[in-house]
Amino acid sequence: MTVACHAFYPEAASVADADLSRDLFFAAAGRWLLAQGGKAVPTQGGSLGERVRQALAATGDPDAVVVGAVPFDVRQPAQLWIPAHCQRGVLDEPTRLPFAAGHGGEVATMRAGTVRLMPEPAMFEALVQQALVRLEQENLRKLVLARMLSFDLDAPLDQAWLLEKLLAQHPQGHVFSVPLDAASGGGVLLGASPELLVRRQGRRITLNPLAGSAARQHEPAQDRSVAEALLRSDKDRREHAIVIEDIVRILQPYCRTLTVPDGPELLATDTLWHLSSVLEGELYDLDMTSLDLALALHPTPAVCGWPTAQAFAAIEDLEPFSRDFYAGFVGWCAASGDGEWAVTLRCGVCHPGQVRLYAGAGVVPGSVPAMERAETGVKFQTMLNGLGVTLS
Ligand SMILES: C=C(O[C@H]1C=CC=C(C(=O)O)[C@@H]1O)C(=O)O
Repeated sequence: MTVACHAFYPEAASVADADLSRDLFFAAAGRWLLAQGGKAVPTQGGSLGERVRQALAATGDPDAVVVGAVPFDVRQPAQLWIPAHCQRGVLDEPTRLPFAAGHGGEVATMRAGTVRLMPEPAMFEALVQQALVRLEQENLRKLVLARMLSFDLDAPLDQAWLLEKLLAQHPQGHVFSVPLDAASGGGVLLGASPELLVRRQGRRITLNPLAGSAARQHEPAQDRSVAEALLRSDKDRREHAIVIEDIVRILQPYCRTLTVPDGPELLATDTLWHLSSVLEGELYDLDMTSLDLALALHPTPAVCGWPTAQAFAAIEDLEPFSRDFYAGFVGWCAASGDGEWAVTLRCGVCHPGQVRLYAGAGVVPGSVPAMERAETGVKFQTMLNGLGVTLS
């Protein structure tokens, strides 16, 4: 069977037709993409990059696109497919919401007594302490540790409604909804990530790595002073510099030019300030697709640590759960090689009556366990705010 994917589908009815249990939605930089139907990229036979290349070539369609999500551990199966139809559009101000259909109006609430944290807060702090010891003993410069929060809902979650809220709350973010097949545990991966792993437009590439965080404050003067303290913080600047150094080392062989800012700037989400750097480059080779670049860069020290292999092994030892798609990457890549991938952060996997959220924090010498725990708590808030759920 050949699948035709059209980069733009003007005759399509509306995004209101979207079935988020089956379709992928991805919005970034003021534009959205809805991918419907299609065929999965085989999960076996050659590297992921090769399998995607072959699957795109087999369509014979120069406008074909691959969409989906790649897990943190790339040895696990990715959820990538070549959609039969793609619609694209611009997020309109002030509504910005592409889903024309109203939701049922029923908002699910959390069922009392069902909140599970893995690990529990005290245990997470103990793990950060262990990470600090490993940094010293194993000559690691950074290790990112995460935790998971799950809870039951008293009614099925309206995913379109949640997506609309995430879009409204994160106009600068990468908002996504990716259905996961049974082999990946089912459910829908939903989130609003502030971090661009890589965007490719022709030879031009753009990255926006983030590392170093501080919680936003309600009072504006206090909020500003927290942001300024973050910008000056030695611990956070070190945490950020490790990410930039490694990304530059990986990109240099592929880039004719690469512009790296002298130091980080501030980026604000609804709940956090981050240290942020925008890197721009020009590729030597147009054969290097956005997916090839994402695979070469992943996992950056923003989600794993450094040196990468040791940090990855330490995460496997210390974290009491599998990250699955959290801290992987999500987005799309066209047959031309252009595309955009966001780091899968501030996200969760939603099942009809159950939600699982993930959040992590970078540990470097000087990190304080209680502060790293608090930081992950604030990172959960992106999805909790979207869901309208308050944890007591
Ligand atoms: C690992 C996460 O955030 C990364 C991105 C921004 C700031 C981070 C930090 O300050 O630790 C993390 O590197 C997460 O949100 O789960």
